[in-house]
Parts: sequence; C-alpha cells; structure tokens
Amino acid sequence: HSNREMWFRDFFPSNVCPINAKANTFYGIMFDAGSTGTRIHIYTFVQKTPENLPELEGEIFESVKPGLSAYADHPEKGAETVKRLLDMAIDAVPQHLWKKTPVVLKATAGLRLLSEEKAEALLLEVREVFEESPFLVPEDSVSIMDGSHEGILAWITVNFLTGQLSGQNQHTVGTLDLGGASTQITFLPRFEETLKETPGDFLTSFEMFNNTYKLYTHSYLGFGLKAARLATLGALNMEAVDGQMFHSSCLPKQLEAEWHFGGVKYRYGGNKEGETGFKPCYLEVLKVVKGKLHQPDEIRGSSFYAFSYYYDRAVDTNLIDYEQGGVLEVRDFERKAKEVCDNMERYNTASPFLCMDLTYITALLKEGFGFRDNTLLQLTKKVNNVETSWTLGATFHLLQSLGITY
Ligand SMILES: O=c1[nH]cnc2c1ncn2[C@@H]1O[C@H](COP(=O)(O)OP(=O)(O)O)[C@@H](O)[C@H]1O
Ligand SMILES: [Ca+2]
Repeated sequence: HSNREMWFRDFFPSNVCPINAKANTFYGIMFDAGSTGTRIHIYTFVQKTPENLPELEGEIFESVKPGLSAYADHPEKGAETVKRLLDMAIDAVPQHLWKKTPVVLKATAGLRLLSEEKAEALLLEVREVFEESPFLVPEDSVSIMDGSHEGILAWITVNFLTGQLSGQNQHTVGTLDLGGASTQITFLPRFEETLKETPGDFLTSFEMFNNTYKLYTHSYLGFGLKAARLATLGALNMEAVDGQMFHSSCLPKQLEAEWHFGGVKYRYGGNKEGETGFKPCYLEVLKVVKGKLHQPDEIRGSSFYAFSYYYDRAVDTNLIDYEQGGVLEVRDFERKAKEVCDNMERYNTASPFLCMDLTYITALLKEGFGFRDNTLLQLTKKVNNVETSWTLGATFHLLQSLGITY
C-alpha cells in the first residue's frame, strides 16, 4: 500500500473508503459439478489489511439440473450448461478484473462413477469453454475432486462462516454432507484416542489461513442419497438394467415408475404383494449401511453441522423451515421416517422416495456413523447469506495457491 492509500483511509470509515472499494476487491469463480446439478458460485472478497484474512463480501449463486454426468454421451451439451452459467460471471465481475479472476470447476461423485473415458471427455469440453472465456484459467482448472478434499473444504467453509477459524478460541464443528452419489463426514479430532484408532487414510493434514488442521474426513462413494436408493433397490452398479423392475418395501404398494440417474433409466415400484412400511424398509436399508462405515467413538457425544440432502429432506417434512434451518436430534429423522413410511398413501403427493430417503438418513446416522438418538444436528443452508458448500473453502485454497491471498 502506498502512503497515499493510507492517507485516504484516515478520512473514510473503512466500509465506504473509495480505495477499499476498488483496489482491494477481488473475485473468484468456483463451479460445483455435483451428481444432481451444476452450480456456479461467484465470490467477492475485500482484503482490508494485508495482515488479516480477506473478508467475504458476497456471493452470487446459480444452478442448473441435471448434472454433468447426465451428459455422459453428449459432452459438448454438458459443457454448454457450464457456458451458460459462466456468462453470468461476465456480468457480475467488472471487466477490468476478468483477467485476474480465476475460474475453476471441480466435479464430485457423479463423475467419479462414470468411466474414465466419459468423464475425461466431459472435462475436456468444459476446459475449452474456460479457455474461450476472458477469465484467468489456472493449471488444472477442471478436474474431479478428491473425496477427502470435498469434506475438508466444506469443513473450512462452515467453520470460516461461523467464525471459528480466526482468533484464539477455536471451537470448530464437524460437518456432514449428503450428496446424490457420495456422503462426507469431517471433524477435528480432540482426543489422542481417536487418532490412534482411525485408519490412516481417514486423516488428512490441511493448511489454511496460516494454521495446520489434522482432520478426520472420509467420502463414501455410493452412499449419497440417490446412490443409496439404487443400492436399496438392488440396482447399483448393475451393468444392464433394461426393462428390469426393482421393488422395495420403502415405496408405495401400487407404485410403478421410471427414474433417470447418471444417464441410466431404472424401472422401480412397490411390493404389491409383500410388506411395506418402516420396519421392513429399515431392514432393507440396513443391508446397505450396516458394517460399511467407520465409526469414530468421539462423534457420539458431539454435535454436527449437516446440509445438502439432510437439509432438503428435513424441509420437505416440515422438520425445519426452509429459510431458517434449525436444530434436530437424530431421533427426529427416525420419528418422521416412521410417520411417512407407515402412512405412505397420505404422503403420495411428495416424492415416492420420501419414506426410503428418511429411513436411509436414519440408518446412515445411527448404524452407519454410530450417532446416538440424541446427537444434535445443526441444519443450515446458508450462514450470513452464503451457501454452506465446499466451494468457498475451495476458493480460499485456490486464491492462496495463486498468491492472490495467503
Ligand atoms: O450450494 C449449495 N449449498 C448447499 N447445498 C447444495 C448446494 N448445491 C447443491 N446442494 C445440495 O447438494 C445435494 C445434491 O448433491 P450433489 O448433486 O452435489 O451430489 P454429489 O455431492 O454426490 O456429487 C442436494 O441436497 C442439493 O440441495
Ligand atoms: Ca455435493
């Protein structure tokens, strides 16, 4: 900073200082290519003083459905959806900053589940869209993200937004993300015991804002809500599903329908003759989760932030308000699952999968991760008007690696 800039600062409150408004504002564009949709996050930051963390000024967010993986056989059409979102950034970012504004896309479980050939073709087309844009395209700007990074970056986002990463007293919170195709759990272990009993590949050291965090994190591929539906139906990872009908006690008895996921068409329906309801459904779902996940003792007594499909299904069943979010206990999901599954006819306006989804969430929390009935879950979509998504953590990481911030 030149002396002239500092001279200005003495005369203006920092938020209206004309120097602050111009010289220290910068942008970052992060795409989340999720299994069910593609989203753009355009972040604005202000670096008020060189020694402090950059402040997040705001976020512009837009999304499209379906996700890139639905274009597995038409990669150029998939890239088209990215281009349309990127056009928003042309309007949002001032022209003189285009060349300094990095654009990155990270794909998650949807692309992890595709063949390498199909995934690569999609990424290649997106790369071309980026190269043709006026923005800064860093090396490796389009990639499939490592599952462990997905959890860590979401943890960074939530703990940054709740103010836990600055200052002395850091009481970080763990995070639970339930996507369409994979699910993540991340927390900062407090006990030596946890570190000892955890498999090595569940622990990752991560540097951010001049601190090193040794986090417990894992991404379970195939355990996202939609993948779990297929697993429950017995249709996950099937080579050919043409014409075959998949049944479940978690679905309305008379139901017969079709469902598209990851570019594949599935036929599914209820148990016309057999049982339906919470009990048989829970047993069915249990087969999908039981004994498949690592259960760290430490988490049983602590509370977690939960978002994505945990949030969506809690909203769908009026457990929380869409705008406000709320605090739930694990048993609230179970209570709701029983209510929905044992009265499936009454709930026939909502998704036919509502019973299965709630039952899966219950089983995943209790039998999968080993949470107690009274474990508290803080359900949040936004903190201070910013989406609780791994994309903010990823943008910090990106800006840091480019030397735009540190
Ligand atoms: O920006 C966001 N903030 C919070 N939740 C989001 C955001 N974007 C998508 N989601 C949620 O993510 C879930 C879908 O998961 P996604 O499509 O990301 O699958 P994946 O993570 O398995 O690839 C939905 O519950 C959707 O509401
Ligand atoms: Ca996701």
